[in-house]
Amino acid sequence: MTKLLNNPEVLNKAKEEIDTRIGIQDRLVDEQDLPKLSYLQNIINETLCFYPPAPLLLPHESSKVCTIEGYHIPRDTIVSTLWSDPTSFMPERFEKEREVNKLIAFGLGRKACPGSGLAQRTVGLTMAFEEKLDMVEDNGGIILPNLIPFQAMCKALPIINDFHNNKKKTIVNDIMK
Ligand code: HEM
Repeated sequence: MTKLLNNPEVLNKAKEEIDTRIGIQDRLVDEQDLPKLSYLQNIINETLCFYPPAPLLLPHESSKVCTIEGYHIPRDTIVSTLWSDPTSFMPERFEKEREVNKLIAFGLGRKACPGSGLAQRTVGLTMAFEEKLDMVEDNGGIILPNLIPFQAMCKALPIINDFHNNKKKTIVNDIMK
């Protein structure tokens, strides 16, 4: 969410994708829609690159002093040359074929995260819903926190309000029966 708010062009592109491919004004996004939202998936992948569950993966450090593309790298430095322009938030990088294979946020091989499918769908649905959320970043746990904790208020789409009102009506009707 921090990355989306700081990169409004990415946020707008994601909204546009949901509007054109799903037509969210009429109904809620559901799990079957997620494969159609490739840009949203790229945003999730890009976010996992920026904020990986670092303590879970083994760090790789330079074993001796070296020079990479003109930069002096001291010994014991964590170096990654996997991504081009690594400090820019660019979900578009995952549009390149096989780029997603470089993502190791869920680990690799036999010990890789068995919950990755569930996690990706849950994050995708949460982001696509645009629920009314009052969000404050929790700096506990094992994620990489922002230097300044993130706070934001998301505005719900009219369809979300209609959905809740209808749900409330159904519950009241059920109680009255
Ligand atoms: C964005 C969310 C998640 C991320 C980034 C993540 C990441 C990881 C990573 C990096 C590992 C270690 C892989 C390795 O040792 O190489 C792992 C292991 C594991 N994860 Fe996840 N995970 C997520 C969500 C979940 C969910 C939702 C579940 C369960 C429903 C889950 C269940 C597990 C289990 C059981 C292991 C241990 C696997 C083993 O040791 O054999 N994870 N996860």
